[in-house]
Amino acid sequence: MRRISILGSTGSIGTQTLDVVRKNKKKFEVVAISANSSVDLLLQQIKEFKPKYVAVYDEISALKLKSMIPNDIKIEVLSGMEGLKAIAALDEIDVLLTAIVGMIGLVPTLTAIKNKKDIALANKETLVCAGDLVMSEAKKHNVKILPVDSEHSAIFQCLNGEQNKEIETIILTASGGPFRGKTKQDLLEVTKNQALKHPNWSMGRKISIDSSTLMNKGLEVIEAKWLFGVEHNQIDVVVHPQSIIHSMVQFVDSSVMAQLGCPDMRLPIQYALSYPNRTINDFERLDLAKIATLTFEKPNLETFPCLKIAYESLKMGGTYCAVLNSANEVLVNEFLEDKIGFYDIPYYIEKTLEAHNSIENPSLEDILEIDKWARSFVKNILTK
Ligand SMILES: NC(=O)C1=CN([C@@H]2O[C@H](COP(=O)(O)OP(=O)(O)OC[C@H]3O[C@@H](n4cnc5c(N)ncnc54)[C@H](OP(=O)(O)O)[C@@H]3O)[C@@H](O)[C@H]2O)C=CC1
Ligand SMILES: CC(=O)[C@@H](O)[C@H](O)COP(=O)(O)O
Ligand SMILES: [Mn+2]
Repeated sequence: MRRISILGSTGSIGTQTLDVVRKNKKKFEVVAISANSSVDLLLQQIKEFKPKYVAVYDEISALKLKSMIPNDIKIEVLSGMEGLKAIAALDEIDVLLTAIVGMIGLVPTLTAIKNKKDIALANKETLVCAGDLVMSEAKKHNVKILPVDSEHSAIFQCLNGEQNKEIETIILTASGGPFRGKTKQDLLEVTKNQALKHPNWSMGRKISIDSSTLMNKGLEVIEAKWLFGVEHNQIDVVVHPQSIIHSMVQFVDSSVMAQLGCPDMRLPIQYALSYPNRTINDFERLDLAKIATLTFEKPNLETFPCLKIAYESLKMGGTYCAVLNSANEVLVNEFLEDKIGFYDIPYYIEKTLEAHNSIENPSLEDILEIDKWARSFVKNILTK
């Protein structure tokens, strides 16, 4: 039995994680759940999964949830960052599944690692802003970081225990997003509703916008560097619109391994929770004859400058990736609130990176400070 705590149980990954648990009650037990403010859904999840703890980041929502829980349900309601940290460090859990969105997941993830909990990691922003720190803490505490992101789960499965030194290139596949094949001119006036329409995956709003700008792939390049210990020039991106090959690894002897499957996040979630074993399931099986054609093309960096900016940030090192991530989080939010245009996202990210004084080997405190700086820098230039 794997005992799980979930950061972000009400989101796209969180609810799919609960579906995996629902289908495998003998293998998985949910001990704690959490969200920012979705109390109605949390209450439903409490009634179905009977966790011992719930953490609600927003204090008012936590009070609201407390008042909604029937007297016959015994559960501890926690709140704020302390609540998230508490459910990440529980004695009663084996693994923390991080399905929270944004770099707010960093501190609870580090707390879990320090308490020797394995991490099933969907929250890529954590590695983008503090990959070095997170991976070295995981090594120090002998903790596994099990990728949930579909591409990284694919690479992890392709590696199957092979040493990093045997990797020549990691080939990350990208769907190309809703604007594949468009020019910059075509996208100048694009709206958030158009950007939110991902061709293959149903995901949360932030990652959907990231997929539309190809920043998601940029964040995934950085995530791959830290998870698999490779250099930036060992990671390639290829656009594969069908999202059937989830990623590939080319080894030093030119052999290429790929992992394929129908686009369904429950598979990488289940794999991370079952590792090193596999769990039988009823998920849709791949019908290659029906799919018939798998295609590949180069990403267009003129139409999608975010991917190029992410590579450059990774190459520059220091704290540039943390700044890239924080600026992107603010700008995606502004775009979702109709306050800025599609190309303002890369434009203001570049302005923020240009103004940044990078720090080598940053501590957690440095990263949190830089996050604050980047957010206020972007907000200031937007109000000018
Ligand atoms: N969706 C997908 O298919 C994939 C997602 N990922 C990654 O997984 C992560 C989650 O994505 P996704 O599930 O799509 O996102 P969603 O927006 O659907 O869900 C986000 C979850 O995080 C919670 N949350 C947000 N802010 C806070 C906070 N301050 N404190 C506590 N909880 C908070 C939300 O709670 P509330 O409901 O209250 O707002 C919600 O439960 C992201 O990092 C994303 O990049 C990676 C690969 C695929
Ligand atoms: C399902 C998943 O892992 C997402 O990160 C997905 O990869 C988004 O698709 P693209 O970024 O390739 O459009
Ligand atoms: Mn992905």
